[in-house]
Amino acid sequence: MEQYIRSLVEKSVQGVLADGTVNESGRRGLVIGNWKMNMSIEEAALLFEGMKGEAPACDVAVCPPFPLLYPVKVMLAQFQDQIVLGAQNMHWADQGAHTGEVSASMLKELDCRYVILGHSERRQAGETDEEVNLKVKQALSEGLQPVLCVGETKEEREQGRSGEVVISQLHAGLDGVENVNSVVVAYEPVWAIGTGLAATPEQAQDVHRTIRQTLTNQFGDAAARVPLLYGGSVKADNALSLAVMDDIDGALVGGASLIAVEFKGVIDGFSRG
Ligand SMILES: O=C[C@H](O)COP(=O)(O)O
Repeated sequence: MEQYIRSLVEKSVQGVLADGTVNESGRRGLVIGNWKMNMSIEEAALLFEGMKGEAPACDVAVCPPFPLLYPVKVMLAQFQDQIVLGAQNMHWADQGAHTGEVSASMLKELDCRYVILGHSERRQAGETDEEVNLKVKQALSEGLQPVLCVGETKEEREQGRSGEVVISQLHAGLDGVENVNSVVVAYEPVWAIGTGLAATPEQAQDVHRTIRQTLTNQFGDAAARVPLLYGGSVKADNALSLAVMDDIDGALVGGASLIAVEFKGVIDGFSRG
C-alpha cells in the first residue's frame, strides 16, 4: 500500500510543471462543487469560513441553487477569484414566458463562469439530448462555460455500452458547436453518483480517453485543452488517485463539496495532479 501511494505521488510530481498548477498537456486542474438542492445562506457562509487559507493551486468553482447565487457571489469576493461561481442549469431561450426558468444572460449578470448542463439528475427528470444541445449553444453564445455532463447507467455499463452511450451524448450535446475552447466535459457514471461507489481511476481514465478521442475527431487539436472532469463519489481520500490519471483534469463534486474539509481535500488532490 505504501509503495502504491508513493508511486501515485511520484507520478503526480512528474505531471507538475514549473508553476505547480498544470499537467504536461497544459491543462490546469478544475474542481467544481455542485451543491444540488442543498445549503442555506448561513451554511454557505460557514462552508466558506472553513475554506479560508492558502490559495488553491487549481481552478475552483461552486454551483449553488439559484436563490443562493447572489449571496454566494457576495461571499466569494473574499476569495478574489480563487473560487468562482457557476449555476446548475439554465433555459436555452434569451428571455420570455418560461415560468420557473432562468436565462444564460441572468447567470452572466451574476458573474457565473460555468453552468452545469445535462446532469443525469436532470436527464432522469426528462431533459433530452436536444435540449442539452440548445442549452450548450446558448451558454456559449452568452459567454458562459458549459459543463456538459455525460455518463452511463449501471445497466448500460453491465451491457458493455459505456463508451457508446458517452460518445452518443457528446455528439448530441456538441452538435453544431464550432469552437470547443470554452467547453468543459464531466464524465459522471450514474451508478457512481451519491453512492459512495466511485469509478476506479482506471475505469474513469478509460472513458475519459474515449471522450478525448471523440472530441479530437470533432475539434482536432483544440480537444487536448478541454478540461475533462470526473464526477461520482469523489472525496478527499480518492481525489489524488483520480487526479494522476492522464485524462482526468478535475472533478465535479456533489456531497463532498458541502463539507469544507472534504472539498479542500479534493482541491488539494487536483492541485498536484
Ligand atoms: O454533480 C455532481 C455529481 O452528481 C456527483 O455527486 P456525488 O459527488 O455526491 O457523488
